Amino acid sequence: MDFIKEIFNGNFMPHGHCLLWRGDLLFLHVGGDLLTFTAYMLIPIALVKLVKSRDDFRFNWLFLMFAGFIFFCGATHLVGLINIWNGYYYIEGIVKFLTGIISMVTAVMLWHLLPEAISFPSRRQLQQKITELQQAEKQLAESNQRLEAEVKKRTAQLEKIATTDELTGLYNRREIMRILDVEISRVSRQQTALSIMMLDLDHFKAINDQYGHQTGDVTLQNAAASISQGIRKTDAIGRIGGEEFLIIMPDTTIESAYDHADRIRQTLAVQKAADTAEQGCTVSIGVAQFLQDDTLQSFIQRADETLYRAKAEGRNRVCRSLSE
Ligand SMILES: Nc1nc2c(ncn2[C@@H]2O[C@H](COP(=O)(O)OP(=O)(O)OP(=O)(O)O)[C@@H](O)[C@H]2O)c(=O)[nH]1
Repeated sequence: MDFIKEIFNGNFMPHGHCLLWRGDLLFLHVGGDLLTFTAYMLIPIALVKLVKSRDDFRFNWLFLMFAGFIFFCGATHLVGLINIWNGYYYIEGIVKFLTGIISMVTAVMLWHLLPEAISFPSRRQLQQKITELQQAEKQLAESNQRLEAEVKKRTAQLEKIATTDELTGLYNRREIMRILDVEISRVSRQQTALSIMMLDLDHFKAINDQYGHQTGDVTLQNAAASISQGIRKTDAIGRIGGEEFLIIMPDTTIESAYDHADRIRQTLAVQKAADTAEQGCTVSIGVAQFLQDDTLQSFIQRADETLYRAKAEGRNRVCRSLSE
């Protein structure tokens, strides 16, 4: 108890006596201590607020130690202020001692931490890293774009290869049949006319036999080009067999399909007559219009039968299906 009493014994000679109670000295000491105390109380509050709002900071504990250290420094100034009038030198000593301990611990921790803190990348280094990463990201985006364009180009090439007949550049059998299937669905819904031509070169085997396979290929290509030039943009043409072609004519009745077919036949016949290299060929054509009960197979079959009738009737002619 005596010890506690002694601690709170304020009867030592107050500091005011050392200052001879002079107003100017009192003003400097009291004013300086008051200002320092106020500042030393505000700094820990700011540090605690900072630590609370930024839990991503590393070394938060160090900020808290600084806060404690500055708080105790403030406390020594407060006691020093009181001791101008009352000599609480035990309390001042205890507060100074505690300040010394926490200052020492903070200093030791700070030195311990120094190598790790120094090894942190500087703001400039971080900025440089960010710039490098941004450049790498840009390059990646550019090469991605190039890759996408290449994939699109290749996909288009593959699609073309998958749907095109290599020799003539027309649609291949699978693609022209797919188109016909689509047109049949459309015509069934819209109740419009749809006609097809089945077209076969006459005595084509003889050209192969007489002039060779290569000449036969050229004949096929020439015929394909002539037929393609004779059709409308909305029509579709494909090679469905060796020297056999299918032309799809949407919104076309059998009458106009027949006229159309005959114009193609005449063009090829005229070309053959004028041909000196023996690469021309006449053509037989079967024309059919889609009927309500038709399926893709029955439609094709009717056109095919009509074509064979044209062949049987002497070739170089157009026949129309008898079902319409
Ligand atoms: N050069 C060439 N010939 C082909 C090609 N595809 C099929 N052929 C040939 O075309 C010929 C077709 O002969 P056929 O079916 O007897 O027909 P065709 O001689 O035209 O007689 P018709 O149709 O009755 O007038 C065969 O000799 C096949 O080898 C090809 O891509 N190139």
